[in-house]
Amino acid sequence: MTRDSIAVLGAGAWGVALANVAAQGRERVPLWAHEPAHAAALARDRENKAHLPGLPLAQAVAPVSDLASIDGAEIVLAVVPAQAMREVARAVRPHLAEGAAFVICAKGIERDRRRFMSEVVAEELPQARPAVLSGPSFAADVCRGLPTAVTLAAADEPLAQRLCEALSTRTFRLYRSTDLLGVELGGAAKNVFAIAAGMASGRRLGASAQAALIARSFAELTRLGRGLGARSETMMGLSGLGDLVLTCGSAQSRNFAFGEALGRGASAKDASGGKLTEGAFTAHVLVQMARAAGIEMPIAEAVDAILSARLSVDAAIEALLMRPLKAEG
Ligand SMILES: NC(=O)C1=CN([C@@H]2O[C@H](COP(=O)(O)OP(=O)(O)OC[C@H]3O[C@@H](n4cnc5c(N)ncnc54)[C@H](O)[C@@H]3O)[C@@H](O)[C@H]2O)C=CC1
Ligand SMILES: O=C(CO)COP(=O)(O)O
Repeated sequence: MTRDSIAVLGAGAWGVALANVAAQGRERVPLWAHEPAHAAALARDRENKAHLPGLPLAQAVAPVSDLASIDGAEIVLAVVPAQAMREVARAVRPHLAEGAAFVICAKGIERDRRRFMSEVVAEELPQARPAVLSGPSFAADVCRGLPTAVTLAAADEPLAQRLCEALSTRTFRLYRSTDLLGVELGGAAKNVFAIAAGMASGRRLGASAQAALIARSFAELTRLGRGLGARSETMMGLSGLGDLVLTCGSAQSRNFAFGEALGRGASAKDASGGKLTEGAFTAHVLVQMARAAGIEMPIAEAVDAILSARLSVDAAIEALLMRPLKAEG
């Protein structure tokens, strides 16, 4: 049986990890980098020295910088930063085959137009069949072949199943879902909550506070999910609770590490250390969406207020502690 052809857009840490997964059982997997120099360096070094040092590209992975290289791909994995998704989708439009699956692997919400990634893709790529891949998965773990499980959502269940089969390996397991919105919401929101968890760690608030933050973040996520029409099983699954626990509990997470640096007193400008911290772009739009839906998200609000310099970390912690006592839920 011939396997679906796969191309990957975005040659950062996650793009490389997913290209390596896709390379298993395939002869060639184009990996598109938007800068020709980056594609050339990947082809020369056979690794992404900046983001995944010491973790080689699989043999079948072919770094490219022209989008024509993805012509004819049956499955395209979109692994660029969320704020670049529209620009990339637009550029891909002439190259994407009718009916090709376009799998969103970025975790974020478009800041300027307040759109979920699936909405961006629906607007820019009418010929695509959109899907979302999200869940607890550090690129380095996946590259090392450590066991990982994520969710793959597509509105059309047979498509979701086909994508799970096309991408699963012995150590990378995919569970299917038809709740696209729920899956992308979990991935986007957990980055914001991970910043809060990192701040608590940076301020040395203790393990009890850390656990309370994760539980209350989950309450915010499920409230928003319910309000926007996501399924509760999705919130409790890999792309919701699973990714929240991973990202809020590990300094391996860039969002957590960013929050930790803020908690220790670094400025928002310096705290990321030049790394991609999707939560910093998503915090404000997430809060706007929640407000528009009449949903309270005090932890996300606090992160947004700190990032937009309306509150200090200490003032935000104080405000969270002083909230009126209420029923759990
Ligand atoms: N690193 C990880 O473990 C995971 C990352 N993700 C998500 O994957 C997405 C990408 O993250 P990473 O690969 O980790 O980031 P990264 O920082 O390692 O790489 C991002 C890549 O995007 C490229 N890029 C930047 N601006 C671009 C533009 N305008 N057009 C096209 N490409 C552009 C950069 O050159 C870089 O190669 C994010 O949304 C992230 O949340 C999801 C799961 C795991
Ligand atoms: O999405 C991730 C793990 O599931 C990666 O998290 P960070 O972007 O915070 O590193």
